[in-house]
Amino acid sequence: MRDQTFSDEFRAQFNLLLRLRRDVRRFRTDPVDETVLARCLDSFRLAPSVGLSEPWRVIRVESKTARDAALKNFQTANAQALAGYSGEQAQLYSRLKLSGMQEAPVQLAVFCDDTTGKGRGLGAATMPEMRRYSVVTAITLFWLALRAEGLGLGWVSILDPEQLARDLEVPDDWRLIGYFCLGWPEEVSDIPELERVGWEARLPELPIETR
Ligand SMILES: Cc1cc2c(cc1C)N(C[C@H](O)[C@H](O)[C@H](O)COP(=O)(O)O)c1[nH]c(=O)[nH]c(=O)c1N2
Repeated sequence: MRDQTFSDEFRAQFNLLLRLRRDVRRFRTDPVDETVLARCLDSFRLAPSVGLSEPWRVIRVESKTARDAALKNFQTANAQALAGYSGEQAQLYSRLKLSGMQEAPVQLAVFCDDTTGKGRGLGAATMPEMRRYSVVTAITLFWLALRAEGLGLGWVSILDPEQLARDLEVPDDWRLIGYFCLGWPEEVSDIPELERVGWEARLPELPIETR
């Protein structure tokens, strides 16, 4: 018997949510209501985590000093990344917008506490990276929760993670998982921006192998 908790209509809506979740780099500057943000952040508490370790650590990046440091970090890393391409690829790369850090009203740096005692090591003894994967699962839920509210999230990884950890003065055992820009998206699309600008395309179907 099928679980009746969710309706066909909900399933259709959920599918639409998955299709319309985008990585957003173009934000409007109007503020995000704190109640809505808090509701979305609750998805961290609902996320799966290895051994129930809940290793996510969230820093809200608000001060001008902290934001300037993060932006400078991105600009330096992005210039280095550009230098790694040549010819047409370099030209295309230089035109990409790869962060909304100059506009996004809310910005979060999310870390993993690699040494948390919570969860008592269950599931992470042979694969300690599971703690970091747990943080990624929470971010995925957060991404969907934001989108369901009409908000967008942009993941920024073009950064020197150690420099950012120093600038934000976080404990030594925290590893950066990502820097996140949040806000109201300028546009809605079912096609990734990198696909629209010709950088890369989604595969038409999931390749699955059988053993
Ligand atoms: C771990 C990780 C890290 C990054 C990203 C994603 C993920 C999962 N993405 C976004 C990425 O480009 C995007 O997800 C794909 O292009 C697919 O687009 P949609 O997310 O479907 O819109 C991303 N985008 C960007 O402009 N700058 C960045 O630094 C990053 N970093």
